[in-house]
Amino acid sequence: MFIDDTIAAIATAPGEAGVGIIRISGNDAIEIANGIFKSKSGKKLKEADIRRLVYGHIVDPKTQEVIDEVLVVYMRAPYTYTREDIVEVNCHGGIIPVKRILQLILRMGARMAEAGEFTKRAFLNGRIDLAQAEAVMDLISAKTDTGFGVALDQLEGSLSKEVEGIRNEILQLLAHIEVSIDFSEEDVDEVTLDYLLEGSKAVKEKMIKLHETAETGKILREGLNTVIIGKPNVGKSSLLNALLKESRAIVTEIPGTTRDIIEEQLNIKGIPIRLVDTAGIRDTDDIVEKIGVDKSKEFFNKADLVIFMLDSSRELTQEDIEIMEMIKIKKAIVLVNKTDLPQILDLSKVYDILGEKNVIKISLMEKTGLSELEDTLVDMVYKGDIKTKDHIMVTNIRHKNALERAIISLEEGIEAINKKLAMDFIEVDFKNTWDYLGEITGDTVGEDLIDHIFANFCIGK
Ligand SMILES: Nc1nc2c(c(=O)[nH]1)N(C=O)[C@@H](CNc1ccc(C(=O)N[C@@H](CCC(=O)O)C(=O)O)cc1)CN2
Ligand SMILES: Nc1nc2c(ncn2[C@@H]2O[C@H](COP(=O)(O)OP(=O)(O)OP(=O)(O)O)[C@@H](O)[C@H]2O)c(=O)[nH]1
Ligand SMILES: [K+]
Repeated sequence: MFIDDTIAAIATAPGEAGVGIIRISGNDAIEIANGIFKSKSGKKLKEADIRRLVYGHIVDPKTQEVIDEVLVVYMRAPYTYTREDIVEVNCHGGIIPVKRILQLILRMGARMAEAGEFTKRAFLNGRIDLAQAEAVMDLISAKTDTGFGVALDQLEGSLSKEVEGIRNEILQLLAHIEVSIDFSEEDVDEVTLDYLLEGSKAVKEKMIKLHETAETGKILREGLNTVIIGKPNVGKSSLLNALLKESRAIVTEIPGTTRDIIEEQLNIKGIPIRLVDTAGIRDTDDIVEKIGVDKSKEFFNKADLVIFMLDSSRELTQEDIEIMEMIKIKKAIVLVNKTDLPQILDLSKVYDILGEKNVIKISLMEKTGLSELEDTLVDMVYKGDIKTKDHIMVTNIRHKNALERAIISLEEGIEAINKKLAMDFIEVDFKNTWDYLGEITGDTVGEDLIDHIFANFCIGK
């Protein structure tokens, strides 16, 4: 793949801001920049200016009109983000200067960058691998410090190193297999088979360990989809408000959610949580019936966690029991609220149906039990596994799927060894394992998949 055109895009978020940045990358970056930039001294950007901010103005070469007062920086290939020549124009923030400067750059011969194209070039030019490139996107969309930390470690190569380590072990086993294919006419000796078996089991262990991080990883990357459910008046809105107050970083309601369903983003001890209040479901009195039908069901089904609220100052109703039957198969926390009031609720029935689930008593009025709720959430996400704090973890579903296919192939290889099948058969399974792992780092993926991955990036990245 040979890249010969020069791309440009606005790198900063649109809107009023202190500074806006337009990035140009490619062979013509410096020529294009020199066509529109007038430094104070009148000199063109040159080698001595590399990686230094140079003061001047962007001037339309046709009309000599001054577009903005700027600082520009020239970074020379290959020591740049894309490994190509890059010029960045730092203009005043706000939509007018950035747009006009970009238009001028495009008029000078640059092409508008596609979504993620700068990072795609960094990947295609070999500065980072695919998992690292994907981590760039996760950095931008991270909602909590923990999520950001995991993505940053992934950008620095934590996952890639682990995967490459595993791949190298597979490669060693493959080398052994190939040697025995070349040298033995008859049956392979037991020593070789034992060696392969032991090696494969050890490497499979590693892969399974890595795979076990995927559930937590997905939550840190995408957030824990949580639904609060309970009869009217049990205290759902009060819970939402209490958690919002506790939450360190409150992210505003995300666009695209329907008006009648309240979705809030919370940060509970570093875990990003997407909390859906079943507000929209309570148009009718019968929550169970409502959930049976519309999009609330969708929310309910895709929830990673259900928080079921009960009012302990009232008796259990048929509706509560129906809700409990529904959440039996889900990961759920039972919140028994209003413990400050005279206790009427017969909890034994709750334990009968949901005995194995976490039951937490709280009073939102008196603000008791909230920290137990938070601790329970954290425990459920980390499953007591401190190792995930090393941040060597799988956060991306694409990586998880590839890892799963790799594990299956390896298991097939192990089975083939146990059955003492011909080495050629065993070799195929190990080769597949190696290939599937390579999909994570992008070593063994096709152009279509690469295009697809970067198409989901944002413009300017
Ligand atoms: N102005 C600006 N700020 C930015 C970026 C950018 O592109 N422009 N970045 C973009 O998202 C991030 C920084 N990431 C970067 C990653 C690599 C290189 C780079 O030039 N790497 C070279 C040389 C490294 C070195 O000097 O040692 C290399 O790896 O060869 C630059 C920025 C965040 N801040
Ligand atoms: N005594 C007491 N009252 C509470 C407690 N938590 C909530 N309430 C009260 O219970 C009432 C209902 O609380 P909400 O948070 O609106 O309940 P909800 O489940 O969202 O109600 P709907 O909007 O009808 O679904 C309010 O008057 C709250 O002040 C509690 O722990 N103790
Ligand atoms: K309410």
